Amino acid sequence: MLMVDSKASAEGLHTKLNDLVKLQRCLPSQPYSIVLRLKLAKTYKNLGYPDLAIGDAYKALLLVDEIADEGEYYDEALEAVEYNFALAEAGTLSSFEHGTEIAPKNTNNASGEEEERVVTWAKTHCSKIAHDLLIGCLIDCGCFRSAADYNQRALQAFPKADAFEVYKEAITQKLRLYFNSRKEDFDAADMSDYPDKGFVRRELYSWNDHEPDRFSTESIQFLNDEMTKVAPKLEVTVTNLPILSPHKTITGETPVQAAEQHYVKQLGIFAKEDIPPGSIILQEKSMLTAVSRLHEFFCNACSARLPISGVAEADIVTCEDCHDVFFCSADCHDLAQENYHQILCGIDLAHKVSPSEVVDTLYSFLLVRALALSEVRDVHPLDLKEVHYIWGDYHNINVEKAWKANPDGHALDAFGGLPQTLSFSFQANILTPLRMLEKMDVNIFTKSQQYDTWVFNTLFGKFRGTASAQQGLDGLPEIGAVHPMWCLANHSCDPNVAWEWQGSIKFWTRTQEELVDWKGRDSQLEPGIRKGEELLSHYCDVRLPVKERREWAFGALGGNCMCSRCVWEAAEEGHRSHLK
Ligand SMILES: C[S@@+](CC[C@H](N)C(=O)[O-])C[C@H]1O[C@@H](n2cnc3c(N)ncnc32)[C@H](O)[C@@H]1O
Repeated sequence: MLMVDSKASAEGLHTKLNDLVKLQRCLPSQPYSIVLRLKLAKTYKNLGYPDLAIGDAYKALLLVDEIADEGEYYDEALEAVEYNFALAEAGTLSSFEHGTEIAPKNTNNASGEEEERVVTWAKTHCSKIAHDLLIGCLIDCGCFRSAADYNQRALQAFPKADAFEVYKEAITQKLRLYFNSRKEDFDAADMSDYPDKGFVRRELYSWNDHEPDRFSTESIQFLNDEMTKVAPKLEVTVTNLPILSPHKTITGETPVQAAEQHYVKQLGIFAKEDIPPGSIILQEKSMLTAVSRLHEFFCNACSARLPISGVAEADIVTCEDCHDVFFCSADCHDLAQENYHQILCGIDLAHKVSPSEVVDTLYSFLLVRALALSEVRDVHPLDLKEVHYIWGDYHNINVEKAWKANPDGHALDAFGGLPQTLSFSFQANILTPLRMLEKMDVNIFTKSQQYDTWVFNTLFGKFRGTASAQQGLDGLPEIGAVHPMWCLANHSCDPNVAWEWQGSIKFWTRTQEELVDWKGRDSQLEPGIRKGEELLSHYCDVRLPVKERREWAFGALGGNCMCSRCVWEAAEEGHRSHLK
């Protein structure tokens, strides 16, 4: 067995992380440098972040295209590459590669012949490295359709490069296994049938200095100021929640086992005073919404279905410039114009979405809305008040301890041995956000620190644990939203509140009739919420039996639900099956 020296491993990781940060710091001064992008991609890859590497390898290819096709940023990209080319010719590119050298402004314009040599260097040498990094990392991330597509292009452009033949073989092998496991014929499959998504590390990146201390007095104060606006009788408090088992042991544990749970510090919502049953206690409207299909039937701001009861069709407002989006009220119209629509006005988001892509598209559109909010308000997306305090359900693993590397310092696998729980696709995590930013006239190179792949991934981590979705008639999600206050409510399969989402989200305390009727329930418990008690919402259909409920809520909770009802019912079921 291969022995891994964990101390040396952690030191190697530390050095690589330092190199990464140095390279990231070069971005503001060298936003158009293809070599810097390639170096970043390589460093991310070596750190077990192939997903983040894809973002920079792709940007390197975009910059090569800028040069090859004399695009909008031709002059800037050429100037940057001329400097790198000169260093490469002088054999000193490696000093740049450590990120310590900042490219000086090149004041001497290259002659026509020199320019041609530089352009050829970018189109061949740089493009080949970018393709190599991009394809390898797409394979690591399970994006086989995109990998096969780029590999076909690379084979045409670089027919003598063995690397792309090796990739072709690797992609074919993986796809054969995939199609065989589904009892389908790979040779009969079209490229459009290839799987194109996988999972990557869901992490609070060590260089992310936007994440707040959610438990600090200032954070709790801010959240409570916001909470008071939508729910004056409620407050946000630090609480302990059980760490849930990630294994799907659906039935059989006893209450004793449940008591042996370990706990983790999190936030929750509590009553500031006694609240009788049937009282509306929270009403929240969010601008962080998305519609995946049929956008004309929903309010573009709050996503209420149009027309809604109480709103005459004549009261529906449209954007006076693009006439493409509709609002349920003048209030939603004004909020949209003030917060995000001015930058999205006239941009068509809608495209045909296949059923298998609906969920990812909804998350992508939420991301696009966050990017628009960020541009209009001129704040970093991770500092938006709607997302700043949301916990992204990052793994709680100490990366330095868990990092697994070979004696030569290279990660043991593509992800350094760390778990991968964040859904990733080239389309959703890279192409859609970058293309939408371009449509918003954002320079994706000079603003790449604000709109980097790790920022998108962090936002997705936050959305995937907290966004609510509503299904259309075909059972597929149609609209999605993040309500920053509502999403602080924890789950129970015996909830004390019910909720409804029609534009605004509305919570009310359950009446006796609305309480879930289950056999183990303490008959003394009255409906309503008493001062100091926690508000408990529900993330799944609480009418279902325990096994189905746990399966439904598994993703949102990050494990098997351990609420008192689940524990009691699971023990009952275990007991019953034991007697059979
Ligand atoms: C929508 S957030 C709820 C607010 C969250 N507690 C916070 O601190 O921001 C969902 C997350 O809360 C935690 N959670 C909610 N209900 C829970 C429960 N009944 N048991 C354990 N964890 C729970 C899980 O970690 C879940 O991923």
